[in-house]
Amino acid sequence: MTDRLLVALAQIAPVVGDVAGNLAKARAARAAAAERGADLVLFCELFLAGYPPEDLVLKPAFHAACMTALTDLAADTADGGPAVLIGLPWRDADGLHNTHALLDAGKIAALRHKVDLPNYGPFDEKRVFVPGPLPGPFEFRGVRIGVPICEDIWGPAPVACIAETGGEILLVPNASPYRAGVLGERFAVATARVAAVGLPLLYLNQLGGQDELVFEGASFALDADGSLAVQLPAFREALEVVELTRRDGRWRVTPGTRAEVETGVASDYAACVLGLRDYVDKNRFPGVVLGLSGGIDSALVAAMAVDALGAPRVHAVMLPYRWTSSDSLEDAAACADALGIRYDVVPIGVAVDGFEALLAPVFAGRAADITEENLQSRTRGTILMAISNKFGPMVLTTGNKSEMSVGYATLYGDMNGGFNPIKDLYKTEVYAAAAWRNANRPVGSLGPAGVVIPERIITKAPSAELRENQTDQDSLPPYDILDGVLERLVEKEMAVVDIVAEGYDEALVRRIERLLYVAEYKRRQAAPGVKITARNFGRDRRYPITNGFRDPGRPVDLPEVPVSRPSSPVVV
Ligand SMILES: Nc1ncnc2c1ncn2[C@@H]1O[C@H](COP(=O)(O)OP(=O)(O)OC[C@H]2O[C@@H]([n+]3cccc(C(=O)O)c3)[C@H](O)[C@@H]2O)[C@@H](O)[C@H]1O
Ligand SMILES: Nc1ncnc2c1ncn2[C@@H]1O[C@H](COP(=O)(O)OP(=O)(O)OP(=O)(O)O)[C@@H](O)[C@H]1O
Ligand SMILES: NC(=O)CC[C@H](N)C(=O)O
Repeated sequence: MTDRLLVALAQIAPVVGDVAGNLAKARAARAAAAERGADLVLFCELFLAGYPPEDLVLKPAFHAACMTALTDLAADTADGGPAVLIGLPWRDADGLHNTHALLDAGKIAALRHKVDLPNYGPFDEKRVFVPGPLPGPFEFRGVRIGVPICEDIWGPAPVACIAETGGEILLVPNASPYRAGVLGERFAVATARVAAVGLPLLYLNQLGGQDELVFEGASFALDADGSLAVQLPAFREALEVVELTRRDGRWRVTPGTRAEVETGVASDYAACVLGLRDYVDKNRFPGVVLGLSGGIDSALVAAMAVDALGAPRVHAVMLPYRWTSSDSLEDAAACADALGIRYDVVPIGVAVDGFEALLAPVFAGRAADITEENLQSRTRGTILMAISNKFGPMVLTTGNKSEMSVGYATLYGDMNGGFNPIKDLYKTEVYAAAAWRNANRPVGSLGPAGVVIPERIITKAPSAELRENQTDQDSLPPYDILDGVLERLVEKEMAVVDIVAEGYDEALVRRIERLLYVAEYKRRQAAPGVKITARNFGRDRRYPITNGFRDPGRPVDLPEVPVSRPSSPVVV
């Protein structure tokens, strides 16, 4: 029996589906942990598969690959080095489990299945996994270790069961995606569990972007008294060996590293950058290309792309038409210059005028309208896709959440593209992020310090420049008002009557509600983008496209529902 245990928290990034690559990363982390004398290395939830593996886990060949990797890794542990606690899908007579396996002395020494399968927000675990029984601890080198898996600590039962059955230490593997404010939520649930059972808790989170999700790491260790003993960084890989010692029969965590973790705008910005970098790199693109208009959205996206990938992998193209102002041309060039990226100017007049000439006989007798505006946007989209096809970079889209909410974007035009780092940032948050980036160079950034988004881009009135003297506010309310209403409709699902009671104009709220519902078809065809809020367009907010509902806009009393009751008791 030992009185000292060194547990390595391997906050590293798996790639969903790349079982061989994940196995190689696990081996490298174990070797590094061995050098630092660790007894045990903890990997995050479903590490060998990557999280979330979605329906991949239902594929027998994929499951077999995970099992082979597990047995190979188990064989490694015969070398007398650290044991391994690692996640994978595991099939037994009940079905497929979300499992963590203890590998020690060359063998699979213990298994723990996840009990509480999350099925809300971006999670769909009940679709592919069956729950395990309430877990007890397993014994490792004379210590009884409990392994509740991620959602298992968000309710009291699994941890209570571990404590009642003699658990002494909680090791919690997670795949908890980023959303604003999540750090506080995680601390609250983890400290509540520690307060209830008085056991130390080591919380290990996944790192990296996976499609729309970003896992920011920010793993930590709580001592048995609930105090924060160790904090790993967010948005970066880390391998931290945490010391636990037994004193007076009780396990305590030795205070260690206390990394500073980004909050507020800094953490939203870092999530956008990590999500973009991993999407581009994991899908093996050489770089990205985007239309740089001289406006704030594309300037911010360009800055994020340079921070994520480095200037040589970012290509900006200014695509002016007759409505493009000289300010826009100057601002786009200045932004590209500040970021140090390749910048081309490709005037689109010949193409747009060509389309208009082609269509003139068909459109005869019709006045110019939004059709001609959309032709400009679609011409730009076509040119960017051509550059993507010719040289290989992926096209970035630049629509913010305010625009995506109300459908202020052109299908097959500025919506063309593969990924959108600012999809879940409202326009007011785009301004905040741009100002923040000009004053801060993010940790780990591959971009320059200093002002990268010229001040005039932030201060001028936003305009799509699709007709003479156009501004966004010709079609939309001021963004602070639009975002206020959207936050209430989208994030809080508030009733129109309650939004109006907070001082918003009823006709405006109804108009925004209508635009929001009607634009669902566009959002379903939009590029994926980084999830920042608890309610992104994608997995979190799933609305029908065909939708006849409109909020009546007045208080609704739930009607009395007549319930027929059996006249005499039912005997079963
Ligand atoms: N439910 C539904 N299911 C499937 N398709 C549906 C549909 N409802 C309409 N449609 C189709 O959608 C098409 C209309 O959509 P679309 O062609 O995109 O055009 P539309 O939404 O009418 O216009 C584009 C809007 O985006 C604004 N814009 C454009 C470019 C840039 C920016 C910017 O600031 O970044 C803003 C522009 O000012 C305008 O308000 C039509 O073909 C229609 O048939
Ligand atoms: N003149 C242009 N040159 C290059 N790209 C453009 C141009 N105009 C529009 N785009 C592309 O289409 C996107 C939508 O642009 P638009 O200017 O119409 O509205 P926006 O949402 O205000 O964006 P931004 O703030 O970047 O201007 C831009 O972000 C940009 O990627
Ligand atoms: N993978 C999971 O079980 C995640 C669910 C959890 N509540 C979280 O976001 O942290």
